[in-house]
Amino acid sequence: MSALRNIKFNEEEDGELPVLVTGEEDNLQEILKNVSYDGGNIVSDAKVERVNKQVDNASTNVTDLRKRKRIPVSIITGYLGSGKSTLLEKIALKGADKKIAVILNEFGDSSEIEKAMTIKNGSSSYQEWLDLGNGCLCCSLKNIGVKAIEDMVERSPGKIDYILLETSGIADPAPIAKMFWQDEGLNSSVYIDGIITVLDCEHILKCLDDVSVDAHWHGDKVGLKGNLTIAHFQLAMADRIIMNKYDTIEHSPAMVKHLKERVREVNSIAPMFFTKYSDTPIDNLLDIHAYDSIRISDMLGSNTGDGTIHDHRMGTIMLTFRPLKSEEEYNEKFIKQFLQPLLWKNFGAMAVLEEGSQDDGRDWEVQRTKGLILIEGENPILRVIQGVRDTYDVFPGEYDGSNKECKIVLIGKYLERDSIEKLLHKTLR
Ligand SMILES: Nc1nc2c(ncn2[C@@H]2O[C@H](COP(=O)(O)OP(=O)(O)OP(=O)(O)O)[C@@H](O)[C@H]2O)c(=O)[nH]1
Ligand SMILES: [Zn+2]
Repeated sequence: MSALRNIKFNEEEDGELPVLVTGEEDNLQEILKNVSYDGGNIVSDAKVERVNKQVDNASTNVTDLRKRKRIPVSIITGYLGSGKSTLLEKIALKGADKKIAVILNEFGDSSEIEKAMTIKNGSSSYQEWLDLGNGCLCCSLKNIGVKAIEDMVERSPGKIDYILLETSGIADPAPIAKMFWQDEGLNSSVYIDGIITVLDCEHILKCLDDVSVDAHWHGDKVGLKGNLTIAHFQLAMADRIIMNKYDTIEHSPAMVKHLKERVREVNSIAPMFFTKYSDTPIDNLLDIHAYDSIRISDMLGSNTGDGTIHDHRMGTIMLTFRPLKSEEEYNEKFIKQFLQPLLWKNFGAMAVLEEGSQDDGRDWEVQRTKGLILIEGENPILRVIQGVRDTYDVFPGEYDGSNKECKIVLIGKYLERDSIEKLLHKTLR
């Protein structure tokens, strides 16, 4: 070890210099056992030990240095409405000492609504918002995604300690993870710390059982192996599993046990944390270095070729419409004659939908709703609607005069824009 080369002999430290060994001694082995030497220098074990440590530290510093320069990315995935954004908020609030950049990759341009919801907590700890807008990062937008992330990192040298990337609820995380690893440029400035999958305890079984007979791989059309859904892929790729919405199943130990078994069928190793509103210690999630030991290619290679799973039944509809005139129009018309019939399907004025092709026997279903509803008047009111399948919540939004119209994003299966638009116009005419 070259570092030992220039070590000088020093009596206090290395002990007495043994008398010149003639080789005739009868306890020769004994003498030789107690000294170590390297290329003629005779030094004590203590010194060898110490120098080895120095050499090790020097090499870890180099790795640390390399790593220090590179920014960790946690990919947050999970099916529609599972609680990813809620988790982002919790991490941003708890990790206030970290300068966190958030990357949103939402289907349909719901990120504006997304921001309205997140900023509602006034959590200014987000340094950067980078929304990759329409479309799915795991597909054709790959290079834009890489470019946007690289620019963000370049643009704020030293200003970002951590990147959280929230994928859209119907994206397969594997190709996104691969993007970070395969792209030389990105691979130098950021590294994947781990994939965190947020699971909705209330709805996950519906997702896992909702297999589409002919979902296809993006590009070449192959039948799904083993009848998998997007939810399976999001679970399979997890390094940490957040079993969120625990409040909806905590009263049933049998359900908790059943859910654990179903999840372990798909992912038998990732640590699992039951949470309410995605609340869990930050150490469970960040700086987990899930990929330091294994090469991502081995991890991802087994999962996907170059394709990515797409469930063609899924689609996004984004409608913008005039502000509502009053509370009464909001409640009696928009909520009771548009939103509820849509989310609860067999409720209220379904006539319009039945007129159209919507009821052609296919099981259409709204799985995710996000809305920004403006009620005009003396003091305009902005309301944020958050729905997951048939449950929805309404939160107060922050009206700052920039919103001039209402916006709603619907993500789900077999949704037909015309029928839904017709229902909306009939309701608000
Ligand atoms: N009951 C209950 N509701 C929750 C919990 N966590 C989140 N929610 C609600 O579930 C809805 C969806 O939460 P989000 O954090 O927006 O989910 P998301 O995964 O970001 O949704 P997308 O990005 O659209 O896929 C919101 O109305 C949340 O308030 C929970 O633990 N229990
Ligand atoms: Zn895609």
